[in-house]
Amino acid sequence: MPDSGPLGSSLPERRPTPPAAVPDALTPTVSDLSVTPTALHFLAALHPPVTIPDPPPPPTGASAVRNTPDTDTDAADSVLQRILRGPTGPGTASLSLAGRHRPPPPDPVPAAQPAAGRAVPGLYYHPVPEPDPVRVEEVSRRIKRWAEDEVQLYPEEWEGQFDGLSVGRYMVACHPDAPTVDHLMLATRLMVAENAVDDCYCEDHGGSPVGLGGRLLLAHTALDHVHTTAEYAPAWQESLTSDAPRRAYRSAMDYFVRAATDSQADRYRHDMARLHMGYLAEAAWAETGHVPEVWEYLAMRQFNNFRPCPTITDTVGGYELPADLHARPDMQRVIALAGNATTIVNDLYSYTKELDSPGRHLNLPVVIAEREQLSERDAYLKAVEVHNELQHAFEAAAADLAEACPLPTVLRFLRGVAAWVDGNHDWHRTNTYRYTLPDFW
Ligand SMILES: CC(C)=CCC/C(C)=C(\C)COP(=O)(O)OP(=O)(O)O
Ligand SMILES: [Mg+2]
Repeated sequence: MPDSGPLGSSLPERRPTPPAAVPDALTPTVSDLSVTPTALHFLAALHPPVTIPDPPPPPTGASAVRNTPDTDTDAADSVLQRILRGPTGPGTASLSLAGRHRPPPPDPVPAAQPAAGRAVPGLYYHPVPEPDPVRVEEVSRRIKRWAEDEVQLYPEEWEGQFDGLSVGRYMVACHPDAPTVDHLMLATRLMVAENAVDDCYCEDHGGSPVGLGGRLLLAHTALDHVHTTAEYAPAWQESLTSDAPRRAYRSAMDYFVRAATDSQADRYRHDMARLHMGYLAEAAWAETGHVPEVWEYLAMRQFNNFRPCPTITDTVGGYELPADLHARPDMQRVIALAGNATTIVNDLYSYTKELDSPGRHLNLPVVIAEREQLSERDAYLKAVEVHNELQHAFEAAAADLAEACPLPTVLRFLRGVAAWVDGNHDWHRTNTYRYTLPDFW
């Protein structure tokens, strides 16, 4: 077996053969695999310049750690530049893309009034434009109606926490290419349902590791239906209305299935099975008080992960990444790295919230501190570095794939995943209702 390197196999076991282009509703059919101007627009538009004023300076000793919003772009730029340059070596001069189709520089996005919230110092991330306030308001209005009237999600006293999720802002920031608010609602309902299951089954709204497997499996049947005998089917049907997490999963999935293709719905089911497996590993360790090694924690967190959210970017965008392209090992690597970077962002922003919660809540800084005998501060700073390496690896893998398979649908999907990663960071940064940074700088 060849050495797979520190971030897992960067080369697929077999060299993927780019499948024939499959047309979708929004992109033209392409009959060859040459890099198109679309590819160049993908690269140019991946992170349009956004001006966000610097946050107030940290109170003390910050000189050693700098914020790196889009300034630490050397690694990503070199990869992107490599694609723009095209092949090098004897006889390849005419293949260079940089001279032929230099993309116009994207218009700078004017900064709207920036929302409050400071980024983790030293974190490598890309700022996003302020999400469209009209869309945010409409999604927020509709999701509350759905939560209260269609699925009876929460008792009155939890309304403040529901509002504090700011899920409208979250989903508008993560899906800038959604054609309509109806499309955004597909992602928003699923996000709320996923949070309901996590809160009510796993965490602090009545959740517990004890008995979690049974609860999760039965909730999973709202996504992946039971096919059983006439005698037992009604009881299963009835069970889907019996608690808020199941009502939410069932309704959100019904809407999603109506909008998605069969393979998109199946992709989502698979990603949710992965998520539930991750919840179970976390719960098993919590039950026995086991603190995993750092690599084991990262493996668990690859499953207990935001992955099901960016992977619906095509459904929310109103197009389909065909199953064969989604299944390519290099696409799977991009998706895994994106999910891992976004999830470690959560570990960093939710660190103090989780320290304050009852019992020991595992997150990357906590596991590094315990397993590598570091102070809380040094462990946290190391976790920032782990995140940054994952984020750079995601960007490099996405750029490699864009070069290897520059089909319009692939490029749009990659752009959608990258937008989700950036929007997710922005939501964590600005959600000061849920998250507060530790006092390490
Ligand atoms: C939205 C979704 C698919 C969530 C699944 C996994 C999950 C709950 C996270 C990645 C967030 O982690 P965590 O449970 O630590 O959330 P908070 O820190 O409590 O916000
Ligand atoms: Mg967390």
